[in-house]
Amino acid sequence: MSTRLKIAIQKSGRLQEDSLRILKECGIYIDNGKDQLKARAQNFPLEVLYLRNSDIPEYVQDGIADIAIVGENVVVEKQKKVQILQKLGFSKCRLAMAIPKDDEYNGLEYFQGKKLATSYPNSLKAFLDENNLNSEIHVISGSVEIAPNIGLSDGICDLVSSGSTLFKNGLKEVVEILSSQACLVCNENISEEKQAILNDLLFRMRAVLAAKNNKYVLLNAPTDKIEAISNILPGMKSPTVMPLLKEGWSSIHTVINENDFWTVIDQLKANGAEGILTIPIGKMIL
Ligand SMILES: Nc1ncnc2c1ncn2[C@@H]1O[C@H](COP(=O)(O)OP(=O)(O)OP(=O)(O)O)[C@@H](O)[C@H]1O
Ligand SMILES: O=P(O)(O)OC[C@H]1O[C@H](OP(=O)(O)OP(=O)(O)O)[C@H](O)[C@@H]1O
Ligand SMILES: [Mg+2]
Repeated sequence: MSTRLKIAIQKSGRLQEDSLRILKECGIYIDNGKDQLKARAQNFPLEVLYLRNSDIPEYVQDGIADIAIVGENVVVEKQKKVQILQKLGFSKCRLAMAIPKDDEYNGLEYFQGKKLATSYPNSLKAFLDENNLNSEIHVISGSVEIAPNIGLSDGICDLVSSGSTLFKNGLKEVVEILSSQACLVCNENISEEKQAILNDLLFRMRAVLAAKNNKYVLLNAPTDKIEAISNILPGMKSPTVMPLLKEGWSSIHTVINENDFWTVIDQLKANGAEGILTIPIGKMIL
Protein backbone atom coordinates (compact mmCIF):
# COMPACT_ATOMS: atom_id res chain seq x y z
CA MET A 1 0.00 0.00 0.00
CA SER A 2 1.40 3.39 -0.90
CA THR A 3 2.08 5.93 1.84
CA ARG A 4 -0.55 8.51 2.68
CA LEU A 5 -0.05 11.59 4.82
CA LYS A 6 -2.70 11.76 7.55
CA ILE A 7 -4.19 15.18 8.17
CA ALA A 8 -6.55 15.94 11.06
CA ILE A 9 -9.29 18.47 10.45
CA GLN A 10 -11.99 19.69 12.81
CA LYS A 11 -14.97 17.34 12.73
CA SER A 12 -17.50 20.15 12.99
CA GLY A 13 -17.18 23.78 13.95
CA ARG A 14 -15.62 27.02 12.86
CA LEU A 15 -12.47 25.58 11.25
CA GLN A 16 -13.91 22.81 9.11
CA GLU A 17 -15.22 24.66 6.08
CA ASP A 18 -12.14 26.85 5.58
CA SER A 19 -9.82 23.87 6.18
CA LEU A 20 -11.50 21.86 3.43
CA ARG A 21 -11.58 24.94 1.21
CA ILE A 22 -7.82 25.47 1.41
CA LEU A 23 -7.23 21.82 0.47
CA LYS A 24 -9.55 22.27 -2.49
CA GLU A 25 -7.71 25.43 -3.53
CA CYS A 26 -4.55 23.30 -3.46
CA GLY A 27 -6.22 21.08 -6.05
CA ILE A 28 -6.91 18.29 -3.54
CA TYR A 29 -10.35 16.73 -3.69
CA ILE A 30 -11.71 14.80 -0.72
CA ASP A 31 -14.42 12.15 -1.02
CA ASN A 32 -16.62 13.42 1.71
CA GLY A 33 -19.46 11.24 2.86
CA LYS A 34 -21.67 12.91 5.46
CA ASP A 35 -20.77 12.03 9.07
CA GLN A 36 -17.69 10.14 7.87
CA LEU A 37 -14.81 10.33 10.35
CA LYS A 38 -12.19 9.31 7.82
CA ALA A 39 -11.87 10.17 4.15
CA ARG A 40 -9.35 9.97 1.32
CA ALA A 41 -8.23 12.47 -1.25
CA GLN A 42 -8.91 11.30 -4.80
CA ASN A 43 -5.85 12.85 -6.40
CA PHE A 44 -3.26 13.31 -3.63
CA PRO A 45 -1.75 10.86 -1.10
CA LEU A 46 -3.72 12.30 1.79
CA GLU A 47 -6.05 10.73 4.34
CA VAL A 48 -8.33 13.04 6.32
CA LEU A 49 -9.26 12.33 9.94
CA TYR A 50 -12.14 14.39 11.31
CA LEU A 51 -11.47 15.12 14.99
CA ARG A 52 -12.32 17.57 17.78
CA ASN A 53 -10.22 20.71 17.56
CA SER A 54 -9.28 20.40 21.23
CA ASP A 55 -8.02 16.81 20.79
CA ILE A 56 -5.94 17.53 17.70
CA PRO A 57 -2.60 18.64 19.28
CA GLU A 58 -2.40 15.38 21.22
CA TYR A 59 -3.21 13.24 18.16
CA VAL A 60 -0.49 15.01 16.19
CA GLN A 61 2.04 14.70 19.01
CA ASP A 62 1.30 10.97 19.24
CA GLY A 63 1.51 10.46 15.48
CA ILE A 64 -2.13 9.36 15.07
CA ALA A 65 -2.24 12.22 12.57
CA ASP A 66 0.94 13.47 10.85
CA ILE A 67 -0.31 17.00 10.34
CA ALA A 68 -3.43 19.03 11.19
CA ILE A 69 -5.25 22.27 10.72
CA VAL A 70 -6.00 23.64 14.17
CA GLY A 71 -6.45 26.92 16.06
CA GLU A 72 -3.13 28.32 17.29
CA ASN A 73 -4.77 29.07 20.66
CA VAL A 74 -5.43 25.34 21.10
CA VAL A 75 -1.81 24.48 20.27
CA VAL A 76 -0.63 26.92 22.95
CA GLU A 77 -3.21 25.73 25.49
CA LYS A 78 -2.60 22.00 25.11
CA GLN A 79 1.20 22.28 25.46
CA LYS A 80 1.86 19.27 23.24
CA LYS A 81 4.99 18.73 21.16
CA VAL A 82 3.91 19.78 17.69
CA GLN A 83 5.51 22.08 15.19
CA ILE A 84 3.63 25.06 13.68
CA LEU A 85 4.49 25.04 9.96
CA GLN A 86 2.26 27.69 8.49
CA LYS A 87 -0.33 30.23 9.62
CA LEU A 88 -3.33 29.98 7.35
CA GLY A 89 -5.00 33.38 7.67
CA PHE A 90 -8.50 32.29 8.76
CA SER A 91 -10.34 31.89 12.09
CA LYS A 92 -8.55 34.92 13.46
CA CYS A 93 -9.34 35.65 17.08
CA ARG A 94 -7.61 36.54 20.33
CA LEU A 95 -7.55 35.14 23.83
CA ALA A 96 -8.36 38.04 26.12
CA MET A 97 -9.28 39.03 29.65
CA ALA A 98 -12.67 40.69 30.12
CA ILE A 99 -14.43 42.19 33.11
CA PRO A 100 -17.89 43.70 33.83
CA LYS A 101 -18.19 46.85 31.73
CA ASP A 102 -18.93 49.15 34.68
CA ASP A 103 -15.93 48.00 36.74
CA GLU A 104 -13.05 50.43 36.92
CA TYR A 105 -9.90 48.91 35.43
CA ASN A 106 -6.57 50.30 36.63
CA GLY A 107 -4.25 47.67 35.22
CA LEU A 108 -3.32 44.05 35.86
CA GLU A 109 -3.59 44.46 39.66
CA TYR A 110 -7.36 44.33 39.06
CA PHE A 111 -7.05 40.54 38.73
CA GLN A 112 -5.22 40.03 42.05
CA GLY A 113 -7.28 37.65 44.20
CA LYS A 114 -10.15 37.61 41.70
CA LYS A 115 -12.07 34.57 40.51
CA LEU A 116 -11.67 34.05 36.74
CA ALA A 117 -13.65 31.71 34.49
CA THR A 118 -12.06 30.21 31.39
CA SER A 119 -11.87 27.24 29.03
CA TYR A 120 -8.15 27.92 28.61
CA PRO A 121 -6.67 27.29 32.09
CA ASN A 122 -3.06 26.68 30.99
CA SER A 123 -2.87 29.87 28.95
CA LEU A 124 -4.52 31.85 31.74
CA LYS A 125 -2.22 30.37 34.37
CA ALA A 126 0.87 31.23 32.31
CA PHE A 127 -0.39 34.82 31.96
CA LEU A 128 -1.10 35.12 35.70
CA ASP A 129 2.29 33.63 36.65
CA GLU A 130 4.15 35.95 34.27
CA ASN A 131 2.51 38.90 35.96
CA ASN A 132 2.84 37.60 39.54
CA LEU A 133 -0.90 37.53 39.97
CA ASN A 134 -2.65 35.25 42.38
CA SER A 135 -6.13 34.60 41.08
CA GLU A 136 -8.51 31.68 41.29
CA ILE A 137 -9.10 29.87 37.99
CA HIS A 138 -12.52 28.35 37.45
CA VAL A 139 -12.60 26.04 34.41
CA ILE A 140 -15.77 25.81 32.33
CA SER A 141 -16.05 24.28 28.88
CA GLY A 142 -18.24 26.86 27.13
CA SER A 143 -20.48 29.94 27.45
CA VAL A 144 -17.72 31.51 29.51
CA GLU A 145 -19.06 35.04 29.00
CA ILE A 146 -22.09 34.28 31.16
CA ALA A 147 -19.97 33.45 34.24
CA PRO A 148 -19.76 36.95 35.81
CA ASN A 149 -23.52 37.49 35.31
CA ILE A 150 -24.45 34.37 37.23
CA GLY A 151 -22.02 35.00 40.06
CA LEU A 152 -19.59 32.30 39.00
CA SER A 153 -16.62 34.62 38.55
CA ASP A 154 -15.42 38.23 38.66
CA GLY A 155 -13.88 38.19 35.21
CA ILE A 156 -13.17 35.86 32.30
CA CYS A 157 -10.46 34.75 29.91
CA ASP A 158 -11.95 33.69 26.57
CA LEU A 159 -11.73 34.00 22.80
CA VAL A 160 -12.85 37.26 21.25
CA SER A 161 -13.32 38.09 17.61
CA SER A 162 -15.89 40.82 16.88
CA GLY A 163 -16.44 41.44 20.61
CA SER A 164 -20.21 41.06 20.24
CA THR A 165 -20.49 38.17 22.72
CA LEU A 166 -18.70 40.27 25.35
CA PHE A 167 -20.94 43.25 24.58
CA LYS A 168 -24.13 41.18 24.81
CA ASN A 169 -23.04 39.93 28.22
CA GLY A 170 -22.15 43.37 29.62
CA LEU A 171 -18.39 42.75 29.61
CA LYS A 172 -15.41 44.73 28.29
CA GLU A 173 -12.07 43.44 27.02
CA VAL A 174 -9.12 44.77 29.01
CA VAL A 175 -6.04 42.69 28.11
CA GLU A 176 -5.12 40.56 25.11
CA ILE A 177 -3.15 37.44 26.08
CA LEU A 178 -2.62 35.82 22.69
CA SER A 179 -3.61 36.36 19.09
CA SER A 180 -4.59 33.29 17.11
CA GLN A 181 -5.47 32.01 13.67
CA ALA A 182 -5.81 28.60 12.06
CA CYS A 183 -2.44 27.00 11.40
CA LEU A 184 -0.94 23.89 9.86
CA VAL A 185 0.89 21.81 12.46
CA CYS A 186 3.11 18.78 12.11
CA ASN A 187 4.33 15.82 14.16
CA GLU A 188 7.99 16.30 15.09
CA ASN A 189 9.16 12.95 13.66
CA ILE A 190 7.61 12.10 10.35
CA SER A 191 9.13 9.67 7.88
CA GLU A 192 11.07 10.84 4.83
CA GLU A 193 8.33 9.55 2.55
CA LYS A 194 5.68 11.53 4.38
CA GLN A 195 7.94 14.58 4.52
CA ALA A 196 8.09 14.56 0.71
CA ILE A 197 4.27 14.57 0.52
CA LEU A 198 4.16 17.33 3.13
CA ASN A 199 6.64 19.44 1.15
CA ASP A 200 4.39 19.19 -1.89
CA LEU A 201 1.33 20.15 0.17
CA LEU A 202 3.15 23.11 1.77
CA PHE A 203 4.37 24.33 -1.61
CA ARG A 204 0.77 24.36 -2.85
CA MET A 205 -0.60 25.99 0.31
CA ARG A 206 1.99 28.77 0.19
CA ALA A 207 1.14 29.46 -3.45
CA VAL A 208 -2.55 29.70 -2.53
CA LEU A 209 -1.87 31.95 0.49
CA ALA A 210 0.44 34.29 -1.44
CA ALA A 211 -2.23 34.63 -4.15
CA LYS A 212 -4.89 35.58 -1.59
CA ASN A 213 -2.80 38.52 -0.38
CA ASN A 214 -2.08 39.87 -3.84
CA LYS A 215 -4.03 41.26 -6.78
CA TYR A 216 -3.19 41.48 -10.46
CA VAL A 217 -3.50 45.17 -11.38
CA LEU A 218 -4.04 46.66 -14.85
CA LEU A 219 -4.15 50.36 -15.58
CA ASN A 220 -3.83 52.79 -18.45
CA ALA A 221 -1.48 55.76 -18.22
CA PRO A 222 0.19 58.39 -20.39
CA THR A 223 3.37 56.81 -21.80
CA ASP A 224 5.51 59.65 -20.42
CA LYS A 225 4.34 58.72 -16.89
CA ILE A 226 5.40 55.06 -17.09
CA GLU A 227 8.60 55.57 -15.18
CA ALA A 228 6.94 57.61 -12.41
CA ILE A 229 4.16 55.02 -12.10
CA SER A 230 6.62 52.09 -12.09
CA ASN A 231 8.40 53.72 -9.18
CA ILE A 232 5.15 53.94 -7.23
CA LEU A 233 4.09 50.34 -7.92
CA PRO A 234 5.62 47.91 -5.43
CA GLY A 235 5.34 45.07 -7.98
CA MET A 236 6.85 41.57 -8.18
CA LYS A 237 9.83 42.46 -10.36
CA SER A 238 9.10 44.99 -13.05
CA PRO A 239 5.69 45.82 -14.51
CA THR A 240 4.61 44.70 -17.97
CA VAL A 241 4.08 47.69 -20.26
CA MET A 242 2.15 47.49 -23.53
CA PRO A 243 1.24 50.28 -25.96
CA LEU A 244 -2.42 51.22 -26.35
CA LEU A 245 -3.92 51.95 -29.76
CA LYS A 246 -4.41 55.53 -28.57
CA GLU A 247 -1.15 57.34 -29.23
CA GLY A 248 0.86 58.42 -26.18
CA TRP A 249 -0.89 55.90 -23.88
CA SER A 250 0.22 52.58 -22.41
CA SER A 251 -1.27 49.76 -20.40
CA ILE A 252 0.65 48.73 -17.27
CA HIS A 253 0.21 45.34 -15.58
CA THR A 254 1.64 44.26 -12.26
CA VAL A 255 0.98 42.33 -9.06
CA ILE A 256 0.41 44.26 -5.83
CA ASN A 257 -0.20 43.33 -2.25
CA GLU A 258 -3.83 44.10 -1.41
CA ASN A 259 -2.86 46.52 1.39
CA ASP A 260 -0.28 48.37 -0.69
CA PHE A 261 -2.83 48.87 -3.46
CA TRP A 262 -5.00 51.16 -1.34
CA THR A 263 -2.03 53.17 -0.13
CA VAL A 264 -0.71 53.96 -3.66
CA ILE A 265 -4.01 54.49 -5.46
CA ASP A 266 -4.02 58.30 -5.00
CA GLN A 267 -0.44 58.59 -6.25
CA LEU A 268 -1.31 56.51 -9.33
CA LYS A 269 -4.25 58.78 -10.11
CA ALA A 270 -2.14 61.89 -9.55
CA ASN A 271 0.20 60.53 -12.25
CA GLY A 272 -2.60 60.20 -14.77
CA ALA A 273 -3.51 56.52 -14.27
CA GLU A 274 -7.00 55.63 -15.52
CA GLY A 275 -9.16 52.55 -15.92
CA ILE A 276 -7.53 50.82 -12.95
CA LEU A 277 -8.66 47.19 -12.61
CA THR A 278 -7.74 44.54 -10.06
CA ILE A 279 -8.14 40.81 -10.71
CA PRO A 280 -7.91 38.03 -8.11
CA ILE A 281 -5.00 35.63 -8.53
CA GLY A 282 -5.54 31.85 -8.28
CA LYS A 283 -2.04 30.71 -7.36
CA MET A 284 1.21 32.58 -6.98
CA ILE A 285 4.60 30.86 -7.15
CA LEU A 286 7.43 33.20 -6.24
N1 LIG B 1 -15.44 33.92 17.39
C1 LIG B 1 -14.43 33.39 16.72
N2 LIG B 1 -13.98 33.98 15.61
C2 LIG B 1 -12.94 33.44 14.92
N3 LIG B 1 -12.31 32.32 15.27
C3 LIG B 1 -12.74 31.69 16.37
C4 LIG B 1 -13.81 32.20 17.15
N4 LIG B 1 -14.04 31.35 18.18
C5 LIG B 1 -13.14 30.38 18.04
N5 LIG B 1 -12.35 30.57 16.96
C6 LIG B 1 -11.25 29.72 16.47
O1 LIG B 1 -11.82 28.55 15.90
C7 LIG B 1 -11.41 27.39 16.62
C8 LIG B 1 -12.55 26.40 16.65
O2 LIG B 1 -13.63 26.92 17.37
P1 LIG B 1 -14.97 26.06 17.57
O3 LIG B 1 -15.85 26.85 18.43
O4 LIG B 1 -15.47 25.63 16.25
O5 LIG B 1 -14.48 24.75 18.25
P2 LIG B 1 -14.05 24.35 19.70
O6 LIG B 1 -15.23 24.41 20.57
O7 LIG B 1 -12.84 25.13 20.12
O8 LIG B 1 -13.49 22.91 19.39
P3 LIG B 1 -14.00 21.41 19.34
O9 LIG B 1 -13.84 20.95 17.89
O10 LIG B 1 -12.98 20.75 20.22
O11 LIG B 1 -15.40 21.33 19.82
C9 LIG B 1 -10.96 27.92 17.98
O12 LIG B 1 -10.00 27.08 18.58
C10 LIG B 1 -10.34 29.24 17.61
O13 LIG B 1 -9.03 29.05 17.11
O1 LIG C 1 -16.19 38.14 19.73
P1 LIG C 1 -17.21 37.29 19.05
O2 LIG C 1 -17.25 37.50 17.56
O3 LIG C 1 -18.57 37.43 19.66
O4 LIG C 1 -16.77 35.76 19.20
C1 LIG C 1 -16.39 35.24 20.45
C2 LIG C 1 -17.16 34.02 20.79
O5 LIG C 1 -16.94 33.01 19.79
C3 LIG C 1 -16.55 31.80 20.43
O6 LIG C 1 -17.64 31.05 20.81
P2 LIG C 1 -18.42 30.08 19.80
O7 LIG C 1 -19.41 30.88 18.99
O8 LIG C 1 -17.42 29.32 19.02
O9 LIG C 1 -19.24 29.17 20.76
P3 LIG C 1 -18.71 27.99 21.72
O10 LIG C 1 -18.41 28.63 23.04
O11 LIG C 1 -19.87 27.06 21.78
O12 LIG C 1 -17.51 27.37 21.08
C4 LIG C 1 -15.82 32.28 21.68
O13 LIG C 1 -15.76 31.26 22.67
C5 LIG C 1 -16.64 33.46 22.11
O14 LIG C 1 -17.71 33.09 22.93
MG1 LIG D 1 -16.13 27.97 19.96
